[in-house]
Amino acid sequence: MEEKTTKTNNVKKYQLTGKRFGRGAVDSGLTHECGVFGAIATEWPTQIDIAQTVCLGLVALQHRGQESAGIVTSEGNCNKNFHIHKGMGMINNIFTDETIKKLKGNLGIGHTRYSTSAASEEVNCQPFVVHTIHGAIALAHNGELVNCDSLRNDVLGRGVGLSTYSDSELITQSLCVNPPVNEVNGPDWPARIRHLMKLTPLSYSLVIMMKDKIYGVRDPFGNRPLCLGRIVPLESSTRKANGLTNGNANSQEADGYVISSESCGFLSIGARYVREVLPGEIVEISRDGIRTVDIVERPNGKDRQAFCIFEYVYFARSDSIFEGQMVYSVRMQCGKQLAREAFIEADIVSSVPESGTAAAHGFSRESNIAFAEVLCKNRYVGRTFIQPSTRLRQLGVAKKFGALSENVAGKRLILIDDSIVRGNTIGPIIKLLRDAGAKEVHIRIASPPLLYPCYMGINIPTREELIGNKLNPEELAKQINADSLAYLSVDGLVRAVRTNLQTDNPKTIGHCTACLTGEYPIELDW
Ligand SMILES: O=P(O)(O)OC[C@H]1O[C@H](OP(=O)(O)OP(=O)(O)O)[C@H](O)[C@@H]1O
Ligand SMILES: NC(=O)CC[C@H](N)C(=O)O
Ligand code: SF4
Ligand SMILES: [Mg+2]
Repeated sequence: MEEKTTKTNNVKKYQLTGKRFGRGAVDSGLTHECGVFGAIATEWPTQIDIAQTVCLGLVALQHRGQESAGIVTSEGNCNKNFHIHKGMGMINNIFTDETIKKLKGNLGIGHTRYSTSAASEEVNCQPFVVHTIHGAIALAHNGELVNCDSLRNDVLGRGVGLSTYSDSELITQSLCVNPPVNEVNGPDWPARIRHLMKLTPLSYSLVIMMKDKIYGVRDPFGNRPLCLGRIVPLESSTRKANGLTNGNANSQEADGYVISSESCGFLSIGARYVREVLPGEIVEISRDGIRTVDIVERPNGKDRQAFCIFEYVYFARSDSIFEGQMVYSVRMQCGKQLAREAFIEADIVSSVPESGTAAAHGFSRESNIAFAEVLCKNRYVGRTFIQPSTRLRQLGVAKKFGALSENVAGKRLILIDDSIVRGNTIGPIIKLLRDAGAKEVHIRIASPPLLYPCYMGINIPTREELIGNKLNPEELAKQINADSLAYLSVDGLVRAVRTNLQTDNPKTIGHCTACLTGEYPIELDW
């Protein structure tokens, strides 16, 4: 596809990227995104093991990407002293005690990847590191650039060679070759970041490490999450645990600061949640603290943010906090809303573990039908699985789940899952439950049907592969042998997400629902 950015009636349209080089073969579900993490100590040399902290931070983000990972650290004094370790696979297999020991530093960033714009290969592992005349930079990215190809042509047109098809390498190089207006080639990195954000509005959450500081950047729509934390001094966290201090939540005491895609890992590394990075915000995190450098506006006068609603539905870990609310609580609200929209008489409410469970509890509370577990999940089988034949694929679900037959036999049950994508998971589960003696199985889905592709970092199958485009709820129920099937409405999902949302400016509240409605956050040229 020929890439260009067009302007009609002063509205800039972004020509979509035609080819995608990543995206492995997956048979069920949505494939995820990436996790970014950064940490910096306040006292140098630090007693905090920065590499270990980043590694634990990444382990907490493992659900966001399982293909490869990397950590880059800096001792803070010398540009040449970046220590790098990257590899393919899961974090615990890539980082051993020995590799962690070599990653000396007072600050560091890390990445765990699910590929979107370039193949799942070692060369595309992040963070990317480049050395410039203004020092080294390391960059980790969650998201996908909607106008990747036009930006690529721009960078290549300046005589810069790119070594991969990764949009994250492209961001890194684009920062290096695009000095801000009125500056020939200076070291003003915030101005370069601002400039990049004007060139590309979606989608990225970035952590960018320089010799002695880290920049956190969230795209102007806030499409992907990013938040900040404070590493609590060991003494006060121990004293608090022992009840010796009231642990003043407003205390600014910090042994360091962290930045992360999600807050779920903060407590386990001795950090406390501070706040989200705002849409369009550039934050500078140094040993002196966290400082807002700038907030870049959304293009074309758009007043609404476009935070990915599927972070709430499925991607994020339930103990993470977005927009002032815990993901688990939002999932419960979705279940409650679903009970209001699609109640049916039954003996028990249950869930497809793990991500359907919070919604099932919400459904149970709202409907006054008792919750009971009916499926036991094999924890050694991953979120998605690839099998070479249809028979093995179908058995894949059986491999992943077992039926708790004593809870199921003779019962009319309502089974909640968070989403249906290709429709491969739910049918075999119903068969499993019927084989275990279920009398009736009513499927309730805590999100609307997926109908459109995502261009912002999530691997949603093509329109033809999405079961929601092929079968209506009645037809799907018949195909999977359910007694009934109903989805949560788009309005119901949005209402559930916004029930307890906290904001200083209600006028800017907004969520991307493009894969459900076809309404993308910006004007796209197809
Ligand atoms: O309609 P399908 O294409 O089969 O996909 C839908 C399923 O995929 C996801 O689960 P997944 O197994 O990926 O992860 P989970 O164990 O975290 O729920 C999602 O929670 C649904 O259960
Ligand atoms: N899932 C993501 O956020 C991927 C980041 C980047 N587009 C890559 O492919 O590496
Ligand atoms: S299209 Fe769907 S998955 Fe993609 S960012 Fe929007 S809500 Fe999220
Ligand atoms: Mg699931």
